[in-house]
Amino acid sequence: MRKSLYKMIKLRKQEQFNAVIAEIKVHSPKHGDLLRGRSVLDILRTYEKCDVAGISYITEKKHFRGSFETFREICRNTDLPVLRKDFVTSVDEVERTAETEGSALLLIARILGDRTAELVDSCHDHGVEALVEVHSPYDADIALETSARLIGINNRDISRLELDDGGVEVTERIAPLLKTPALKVSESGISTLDHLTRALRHADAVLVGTAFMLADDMERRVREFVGGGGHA
Ligand SMILES: O=C(O)c1ccccc1NCC(=O)[C@H](O)[C@H](O)COP(=O)(O)O
Repeated sequence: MRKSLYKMIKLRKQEQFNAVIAEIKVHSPKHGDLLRGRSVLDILRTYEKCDVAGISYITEKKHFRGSFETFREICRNTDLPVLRKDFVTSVDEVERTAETEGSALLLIARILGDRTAELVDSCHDHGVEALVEVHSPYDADIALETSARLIGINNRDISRLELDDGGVEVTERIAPLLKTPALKVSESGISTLDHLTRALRHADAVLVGTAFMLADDMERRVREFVGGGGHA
């Protein structure tokens, strides 16, 4: 049974955890190798221990050294919802994702434009949640025209391949335009607890990769971001 990222974000919030989607990020254009001798499953197990709401993995090969097979392996090895991030432009890629146990698929409004709604509907027809990603007011208008229940706000300009600075100013600017019951996810460039606090003033969840992958003590850092939860 495919796990729902939407439901896990809601559940984590009800439990008074911060809803954190933790990315297993193997490589970045800015920092290079991020695994640093660890296995993908090592990272997955650490994230699982920290009560994250879900897992993100980039399958894009050229800039992020991702692989679809690794995505499939992650999905097979966790009960958490897994989001596939890539530059998806076709129904074929939706179908390919649906054949795995992956839960959600990134659809980038800036790339898809007026085809965004069509691919969102295709995701839903195949039992996959769509996370429509925006970076501008124009993108936000596109996202609002779709049936997506998850909208990601990318704090970085993806065309700059992470050479822009981090921070959450884009979330602070764009989130108020998204007048919708869809859940909002602040993505990218979140590296401090101040970024986290500011992002969660406007979003329901955050998506974090680099800050966790580069942490000296990953488990400690992830737990700081997830927070104490409602448990004693
Ligand atoms: O965000 C995108 O649109 C995207 C699409 C395809 C490959 C990579 C993409 N962006 C990079 C990421 O997804 C980030 O790794 C992720 O948002 C985490 O960001 P950070 O915490 O700054 O590593």
